[in-house]
Amino acid sequence: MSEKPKEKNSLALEIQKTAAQGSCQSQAQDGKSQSRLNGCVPLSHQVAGHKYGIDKMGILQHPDGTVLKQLQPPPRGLRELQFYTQVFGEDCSDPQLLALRPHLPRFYGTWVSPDTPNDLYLKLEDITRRFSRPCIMDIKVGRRSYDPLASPSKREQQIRKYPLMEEIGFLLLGMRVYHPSRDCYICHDQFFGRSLVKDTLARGLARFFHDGEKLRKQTVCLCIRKVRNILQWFESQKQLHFYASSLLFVYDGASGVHMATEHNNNNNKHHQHQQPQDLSRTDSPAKSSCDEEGWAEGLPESLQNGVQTGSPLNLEQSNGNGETVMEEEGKERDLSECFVDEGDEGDMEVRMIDFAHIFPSQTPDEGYMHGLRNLLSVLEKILQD
Ligand SMILES: Nc1ncnc2c1ncn2[C@@H]1O[C@H](COP(=O)(O)OP(=O)(O)OP(=O)(O)O)[C@@H](O)[C@H]1O
Ligand SMILES: O=P(O)(O)O[C@@H]1[C@H](O)[C@H](O)[C@@H](OP(=O)(O)O)[C@H](OP(=O)(O)O)[C@H]1O
Repeated sequence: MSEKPKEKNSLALEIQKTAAQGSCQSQAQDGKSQSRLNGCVPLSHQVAGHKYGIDKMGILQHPDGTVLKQLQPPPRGLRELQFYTQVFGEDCSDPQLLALRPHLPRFYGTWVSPDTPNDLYLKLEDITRRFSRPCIMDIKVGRRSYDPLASPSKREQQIRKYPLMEEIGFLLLGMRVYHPSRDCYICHDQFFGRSLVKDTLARGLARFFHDGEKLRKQTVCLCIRKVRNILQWFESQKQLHFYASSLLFVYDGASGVHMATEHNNNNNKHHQHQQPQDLSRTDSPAKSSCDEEGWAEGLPESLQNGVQTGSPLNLEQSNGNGETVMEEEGKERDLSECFVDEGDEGDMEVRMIDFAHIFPSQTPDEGYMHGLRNLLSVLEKILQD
């Protein structure tokens, strides 16, 4: 059975039409589409997934600061709704599900636009909301990005996208990183993620933690700590398997930087003239995302590779010593240099999102845990390099 939407979404069409009017009309059209959407706007800081104006559906931002994720066609949307309802239900007493809550965006029920009452949305906490210059990364986790009911063609499609998924257990879907010295965001899309192989994963992911001049080591440490907490939850449960689900990583790129402007990150508290450049073009790994020459100058040599040469980050042959992150799976390194104060915990968010392919089970989710352990190895490698 095909899971593809059969009809174009009307809100998406509205925005597509708006975009087609051209930039000189954009303000008036913005006003029109915003009132049509009851003040909701397409999520400005989305780094992956279905997007309004591009796909048939996408994610919106409500004026109250929550995000609205349109229910996908059955059975995906219903699965996701059921999952959130189960975990955040008032009557939920399952200790494992209660323990899962802090790792998810808070769920505020469903939302329906008065203009399109047939379209149902999940109303969710915006994980990026409290950050001034949110650096965001989406990583799909698990050895399989298709579920047990997927058709042969869906399986094939997913495997073809990233054949290394089975071995590596995760895939970078997109990121944007704030560079204070240039007051701009560097963005990488899913094609960058797909270009990464075992030997280049650490280098590729390190970009998320680099401020253009140095590695944000403390942020890497926090990230490791939070991913470990999620792994602990998975080690404690056998009732659910997660396919094609993601981890969303967010920290503040402005942290420790004097910002002359009011803190804001989204369309709703908009001070256009004060916003940094959001260079959110989709880029192949052959190009840097900042379009001006020499943007990578501040990066250490290990991070510049693959950017300056114009070649993808496929450096599999470059490491002749045979050491790969995969060999280190399972070992928990001593991160004594990785000191994280209790008070620093809030400086970063790592949350699980995208639950369209959740399945009941009676065994541990080995595929997801394999991905988390490898991800931890890569993060630890970033710290040590
Ligand atoms: N709760 C949230 N807070 C902030 N941003 C979010 C949230 N949920 C989703 N996003 C943004 O939207 C993107 C896509 O989210 P999600 O994976 O749920 O959508 P999707 O359309 O189901 O994706 P896919 O096409 O991969 O199935 C994320 O990468 C993130 O940038
Ligand atoms: O990354 P891309 O190239 O945009 O590809 C999409 C991605 O793999 C999504 O995870 C998938 O949704 P599911 O995980 O829910 O299957 C979607 O399937 P779809 O096209 O059937 O929506 C793909 O198109």
